[in-house]
Amino acid sequence: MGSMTLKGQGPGPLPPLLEQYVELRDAYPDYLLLFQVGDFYEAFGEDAERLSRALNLTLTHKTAKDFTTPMAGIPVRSVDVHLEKLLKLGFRVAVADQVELAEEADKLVRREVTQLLTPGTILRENLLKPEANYLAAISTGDGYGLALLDVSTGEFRGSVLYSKSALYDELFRFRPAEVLLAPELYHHPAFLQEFQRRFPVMLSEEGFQDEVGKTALHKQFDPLPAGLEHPALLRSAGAVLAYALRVQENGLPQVRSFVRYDPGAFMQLSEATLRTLEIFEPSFVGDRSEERTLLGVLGLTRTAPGRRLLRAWLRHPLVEEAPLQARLDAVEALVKDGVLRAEVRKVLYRMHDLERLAARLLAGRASPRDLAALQRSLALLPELAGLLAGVGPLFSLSERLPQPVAVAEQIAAALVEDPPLKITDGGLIREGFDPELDELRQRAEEGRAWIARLEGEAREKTGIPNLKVGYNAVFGYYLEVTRPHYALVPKDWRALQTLKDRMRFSTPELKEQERKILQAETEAIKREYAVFLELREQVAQAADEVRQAAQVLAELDVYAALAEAAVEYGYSRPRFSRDGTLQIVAGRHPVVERSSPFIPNDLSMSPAARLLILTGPNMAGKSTYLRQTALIALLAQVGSFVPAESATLPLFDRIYTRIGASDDIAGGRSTFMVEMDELAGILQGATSKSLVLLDEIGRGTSTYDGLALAWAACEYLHDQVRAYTLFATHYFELTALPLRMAAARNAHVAAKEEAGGLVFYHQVLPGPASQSYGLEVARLAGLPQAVLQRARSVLDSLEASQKGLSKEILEELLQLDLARTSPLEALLFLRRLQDQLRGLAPQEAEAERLSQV
Ligand SMILES: Nc1ncnc2c1ncn2[C@@H]1O[C@H](COP(=O)(O)OP(=O)(O)OP(=O)(O)O)[C@@H](O)[C@H]1O
Repeated sequence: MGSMTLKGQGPGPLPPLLEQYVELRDAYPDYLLLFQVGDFYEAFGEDAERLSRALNLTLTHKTAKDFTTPMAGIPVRSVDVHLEKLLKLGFRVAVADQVELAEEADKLVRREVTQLLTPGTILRENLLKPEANYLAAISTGDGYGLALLDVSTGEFRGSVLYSKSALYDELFRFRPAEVLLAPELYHHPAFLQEFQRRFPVMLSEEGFQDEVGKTALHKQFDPLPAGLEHPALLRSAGAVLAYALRVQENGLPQVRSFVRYDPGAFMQLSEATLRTLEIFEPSFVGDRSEERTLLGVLGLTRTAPGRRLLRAWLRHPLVEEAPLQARLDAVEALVKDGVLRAEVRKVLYRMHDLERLAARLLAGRASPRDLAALQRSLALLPELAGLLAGVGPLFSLSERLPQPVAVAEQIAAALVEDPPLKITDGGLIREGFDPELDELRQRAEEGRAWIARLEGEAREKTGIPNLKVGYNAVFGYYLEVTRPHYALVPKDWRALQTLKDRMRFSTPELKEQERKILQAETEAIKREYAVFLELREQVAQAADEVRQAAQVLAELDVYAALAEAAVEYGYSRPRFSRDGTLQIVAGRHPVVERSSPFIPNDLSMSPAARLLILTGPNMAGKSTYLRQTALIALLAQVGSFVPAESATLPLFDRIYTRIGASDDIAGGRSTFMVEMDELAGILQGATSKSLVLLDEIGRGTSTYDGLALAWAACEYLHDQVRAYTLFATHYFELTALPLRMAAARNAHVAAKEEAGGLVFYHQVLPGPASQSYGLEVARLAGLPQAVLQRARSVLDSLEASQKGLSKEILEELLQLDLARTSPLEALLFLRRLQDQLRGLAPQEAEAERLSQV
C-alpha cells in the first residue's frame, strides 16, 4: 500500500472522493489510474500531470476546502481513442468504474478497478490493430529464452537464442508491444540501457517472481507442452503467461498450445537488413507512409489474418526448397486463373477476422455481433472450398478447410439477422428457437394487445371520443382525457398526472396488464441472455475448427495477394539453383518501380564469380541495385513471384546488408562505429550461402583507413567466407581487386558526362566505372560555384600528387617477371617504387640520396 498522499496544496485533509482515488491508485502502483467521476475518467495529482502531458489535455484543479490538486480528465464516451494513445505511448492503464448508482447526491459511490490494460495484453477489439500484438519475455541461462504471446489470437511461441545479436534480430522481427525482462537482465544497467535504446517499449520485470510462472503454466497446460524443457525458455514462457493472466483476470482459454520454433529453420534477417530493405517501415525518418515499403506494395491481402500471415512470412523466409515450391505452385495457380483469383478474393473480402473471433469465443467474450459475423463467414466456406477443389495446388487447402456447418446453422437458427452489440438488452434470439422465450414474448404480446384494444373499448364505454392510451417512462401506461371530457371519467380511474388541458389516468386492470408485460419482458430478456450464453458456449466448442479455418484462409489470402501482385506488377516465378548459380534477368526494385520509371538490370553470379565490385557516380543507382537484389532473393524465399523477367537463385541462409549511414547519435555511437559494428557482425556471421550487400564501407573514416578496411573486408569475404557479395564503392582502387581474386568481378552503373552535366542511365554494365563524378553530383545539387571551383583545384592537386601511385605501381608489379630479374635489378626497381610512393620526382630523389651520403 502506498502512502496515501496526493500532490496538492493547502493544509486541508483529502476529501473522501480523493481518498478513495488514492486508495485505488496505490493498489495499482505501476498503472495509470483512470477514475470514473460521472461522465469523465479523471486523474489527480502527479498522474493528472502525466495524463495531460501524454494526451495534451488541459490541466485543471480539483479544489476542496483548504485543498487543491491538479486534475485532468477524458470523457467516458471517447475513452477508447485515448486508451489507444496511452497504450501506444507505453502506459499501463487501470480503469476504475463506478459500480453502483449514485442514489443520493452526496453519497460516495463505490468504484472498482474493472479493467487493466497494458500494451502487450490487449484483447479488446477496438483497441487492436490488425497486426499481431506480442508480449515478450526474456531470461537467461544457457542462451536467451524468448517467449512470445499474442493474447488476441492465443498464439504462444518461443525459442532459445544463443547470442545477444540473434536475440535482438529475433525481437526486431516480432516487434513486441511490451517486454518482460528477467531480473538478471532488468537489473543489468548496460543491458537495460542498450535494450531500451533498441526497443523503446514498456519494460518490466514482472511475471518472473518466484514460482508464479511455473504455477501459471501448470494451471494452463496439463501436461506441460513439449518444448519447454529448456530452463530459460520455461522461465520466460511462465513469466509471459503469469503476467497476461494477471491482466486478463478471467483467464486465457484461447491459449491452447505452445510452439518452440527453431530460428535456424528460417532465413536469418538482421535488424539492419529489415530496416534498410524497408520491408515493414520506411527507414527515412520523415516518411511514415507505408506505401514505400515492401509490405506496402505486396500487402494486397483482404483479411486481417492474411495480413498477419504475410507479415510473418516476410519476416521469416524459408530456407528449404520443397515448401517454397508448394507455396509457389499455389501462387502460380492463382496467377494463371484470373477468374478464380478474383472470385477467391471477393469471398475473402467478406470474411471476418476469424482468428481473433475464435480467441474471443474461447475467452467467453464473443458478442452477438461476433457470432453473427462468424455465421456469415462460416456460411462462405462451402463456396470457397468449391472454388478450390478443382485446382491442383490449392486442393490441399480445400481439404484442410474445416466446414463447421452445424455451428453456422445453429447460429443462424438462434440469432436474429442483425443483433445488437450488447447481450443484456434483448432482441437477440429469433422467434421459434426457444419455447420458453416464445412463451414469455407471447405473454408480453398479449398484454400489449390488451392495451391496444383498450383505447377503443374505453372510448365506447365512457363516450370520450378522443380518449388515448399512451406510455411514458415515469408513469408507464396511462389513459389520457382532455379537459372538456373530464366529467365523463369513471370513478375508479386513478389520476396520475395533470397537465394544462388534459389529465392522465390509470386503472387497476391497466396496471395489472402493465405489470404482466413488464414482468414478461424482463424475464424474456433474462431468458435471451441465458439462451445466448448457451449458444455461445456451444459455438465455442467449434473454436478450434474456426481457428483452423482462419489459418487456412489466411494462407489462401496470402497466395491470392501474392498472385495479385505478380499479375499487377509483372513478376515472374523464381527458380532455385542447386549449383549456386544466380541469374537475374531484368530485375527491378519492387518499391522504387511503383513510383517512378525504372530501368531493369541483370545480375549474374556463381560460386566462381561471387564478389562484385560495383562502382559509379553518386546517384547512379548503386544502392538501389543492391537492395533490389536482396529483395528479389527475399521474395523468392517467401514463396512469392519476383520483380524480374526471370530469376534463378541459390537458397540463401542469410541476407546481410550494410547500406547507407545510420547514425546512432542517441546511443552515443558514431556513424563509423555503427558501420564497423555491423561489419563485424557480417564478417562473423556470413557463410558461403549468404548474400552480403555492402555499400561504401569505410566511408566514415579517413580515406586510407577506409580503403584499407574495405579492401581487407573484401578479401576476407572472398577468401574465407566465400559469401555472395555485392560491394558498392567510391574507392576506385578497389576495382583492382578482380585482378588479384579469382572470383571477383567489376561492374559499374553507367553515367555519361554531357554538355548539360551528368546523365544517369541507371544501367549496370560489366567493368569498372571510368571515374567518380562526385563533383558533378555536387554541382547538380547546387553547391556554390566558388566552392565547386576550389574543390576542382584541390582534386587536381590531390590527383597529381598521387599520380601513378596505385594503378601504375600495381601494373608494374604485376608485370615484373621475377624469373628474369636479377637481385640488383630488383633492388633498383624497389628503390624506384619507393621514390614514387614518397611522391618524389627522379631528380629530387637523387638529390636527397646525395645529401644523405
Ligand atoms: N534502375 C533504376 N531505374 C530508375 N531509377 C533508378 C534506378 N536505380 C536508381 N534509380 C534512382 O536513382 C536515384 C539514386 O539511386 P541510388 O541511391 O541507388 O544511387 P547510389 O549510386 O547508391 O548513390 P550514392 O552513391 O549517392 O549513394 C534514386 O532516386 C533512384 O530512385
